[in-house]
Amino acid sequence: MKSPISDPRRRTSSSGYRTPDHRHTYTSSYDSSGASTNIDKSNSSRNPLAAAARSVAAVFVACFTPPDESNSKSFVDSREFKASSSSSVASDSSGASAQRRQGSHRRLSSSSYKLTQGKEPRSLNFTMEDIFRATRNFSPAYKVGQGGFGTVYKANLQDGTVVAVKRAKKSLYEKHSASEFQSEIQTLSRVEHLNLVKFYGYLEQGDERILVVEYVPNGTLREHLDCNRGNILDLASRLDIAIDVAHAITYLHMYIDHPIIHRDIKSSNILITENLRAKVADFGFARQAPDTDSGATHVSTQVRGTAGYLDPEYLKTYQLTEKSDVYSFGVLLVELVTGRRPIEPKFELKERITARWAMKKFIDGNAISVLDPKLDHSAANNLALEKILELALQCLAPRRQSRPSMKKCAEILWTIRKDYRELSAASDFHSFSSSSQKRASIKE
Ligand SMILES: Nc1ncnc2c1ncn2[C@@H]1O[C@H](COP(=O)(O)OP(=O)(O)OP(=O)(O)O)[C@@H](O)[C@H]1O
Repeated sequence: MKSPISDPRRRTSSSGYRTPDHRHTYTSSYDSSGASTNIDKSNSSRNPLAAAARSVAAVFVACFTPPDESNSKSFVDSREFKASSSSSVASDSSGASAQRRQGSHRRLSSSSYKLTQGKEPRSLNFTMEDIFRATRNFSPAYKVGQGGFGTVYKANLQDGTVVAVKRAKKSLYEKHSASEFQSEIQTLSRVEHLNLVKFYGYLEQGDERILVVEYVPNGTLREHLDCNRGNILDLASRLDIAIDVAHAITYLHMYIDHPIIHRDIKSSNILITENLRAKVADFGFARQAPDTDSGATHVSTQVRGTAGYLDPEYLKTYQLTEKSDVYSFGVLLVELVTGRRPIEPKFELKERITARWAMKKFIDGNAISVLDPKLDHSAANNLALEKILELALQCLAPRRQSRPSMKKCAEILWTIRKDYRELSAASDFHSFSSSSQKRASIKE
């Protein structure tokens, strides 16, 4: 049977390749215009109604959260594609459009910007002096990461807030990243959600481009799956993380004015808190979703994202919709249950594209064989694995119309988690009572 997952390697001839460590270094032969349709919200950034609008948004988010909610960067061969086309909005009257319109009534109708809540820095605009002081002159001792964008430092602001300072590589900024930096600022300043990295401010001065965001202390999801952070991430935590990510993306797609498509959902962009909950980061590729109210169903734009996570339909047609994030989320689900990277070049050919390999096993009735070997085959794990792969299969549908919305994904995951908890509790009870019985019979 032909796998529904297409092979990202085959796409390389028509798109640019970039290694993850040199995210901004390559522009493909398609990148002729470099045209950008980044979100333009500059006029509304000081809107006095912002605080009220954001509070309403927070209520929506709270309503969306289920009642039982508690509250590494090393792709072996991960490469990014970058090709371009015109930045136009096209229209049709497909089912996808209708579906998005259904959701659009829940969107807020105010441009909303709010940057202060709780213990947060006073100012959106930082000075170079603030940044130097906070990072001790970009001391290597404060460095916590290095990505395609630049170097990331843990820093202390004067008011005691611990933040992450992301300093763009100068050479990259000059060449390719101007619009990416602007896009990240504009997106970050519009969003506020428990499962998104919080934006504190930025600095643009001379050739310095700096972002100040919430510091998330426990590494990336990829690092946890690789066990680079100590303990093995159990399936319960993986399910919580999947739900957190689903909430974050649902919020971006549905609960803000001018919905946003993230375009780079991947395990190294999911930051993990001390309580093993997830925060989605890195909005460098994010862009505004099509305006469904005016009948648009997709945005035609250059392809951006990371190999292995890229929606094949977007790659082929340059038509971007929220469903491209759903596809990437499907890849992430497979990654969560198998522990493998989306592309594993060292494995034999039929196992190299993880999602394709796992989906084939699932369709053949052998889902259990793809479970991350670090996890045990308990009844609860096995059942959750099957259910998660079933959802992943839907997310990875070749045609975007067949993929569920992110909201639907979250709802399905809630059910999977509920069943998982019940089955785990029942098994715990069973093993407790049988060991008690054994002890009792030994005494007799
Ligand atoms: N807000 C943050 N809090 C704590 N650590 C962070 C934060 N943001 C990034 N990091 C760390 O810095 C590393 C690099 O992050 P960055 O976002 O620059 O790049 P990336 O997303 O890993 O790579 P790319 O930009 O190529 O996708 C991350 O892998 C993570 O370990």
